[in-house]
Amino acid sequence: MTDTDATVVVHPSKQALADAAAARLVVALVDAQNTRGTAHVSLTGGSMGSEIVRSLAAEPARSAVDWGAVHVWWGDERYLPAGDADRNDTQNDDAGLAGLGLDPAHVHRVPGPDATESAEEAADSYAAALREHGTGAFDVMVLGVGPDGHVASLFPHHPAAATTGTPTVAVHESPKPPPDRVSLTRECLERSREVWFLVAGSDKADAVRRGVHGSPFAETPAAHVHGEDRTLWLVDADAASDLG
Ligand SMILES: O=C1O[C@H](COP(=O)(O)O)[C@@H](O)[C@H](O)[C@H]1O
Repeated sequence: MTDTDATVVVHPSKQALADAAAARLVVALVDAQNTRGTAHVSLTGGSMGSEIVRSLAAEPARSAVDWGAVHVWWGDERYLPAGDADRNDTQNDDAGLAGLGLDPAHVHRVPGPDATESAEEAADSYAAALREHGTGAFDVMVLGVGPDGHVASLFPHHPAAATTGTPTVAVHESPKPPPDRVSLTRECLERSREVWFLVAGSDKADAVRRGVHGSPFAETPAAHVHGEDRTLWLVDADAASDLG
């Protein structure tokens, strides 16, 4: 059993999923700005992370958002130098983030080894940036899920995944390269009004089943991250194929 109800929305294809999630994000950002003046969204890396940004950059309704008043964060980052092609933010930039009209001062990147001595220092620096903005006023937390059930850089059976009492954690010996990373902790991921898991592909079907129907935290961290108001699993038909 999951400890909080989640809603599953199945889309016919990966492209349909990315397009629908981008349209959903536009509405969420407009609603947040209408209520609070600003909007905070946390993006993700991996296979779907750039797909939603690519769809967002092509979404006609994007002009309804005041992009200068949107704050962008990342749920995790690979500890690599700024501009490295394997960084999540670089991949999002290349997918069209840079063309949305964001204020660069509102794009909160995790520093890499070109700016810090260690992943620990990068995690502390990112935590300080989060604290400046109230740590946990995310309107939408966009997350991918690995085939192993990892979310952000919280990997199954990895000691860093269980970190509490701090918004960020340095991750070493990640089972997925690169080995050094910085992640939001579970408690910080959950300081989000809405958590959206974006998952496509049959290789993720088992992880989606465990995430939606329940699995111990140590085995499937993604099953234990929930939004304060809503948790959505936005998946394609292949990723939904084990849901029954
Ligand atoms: O390494 C990462 O992996 C996950 C999932 O990526 P995927 O390619 O299996 O979809 C991603 O959400 C995370 O941000 C990233 O650092």
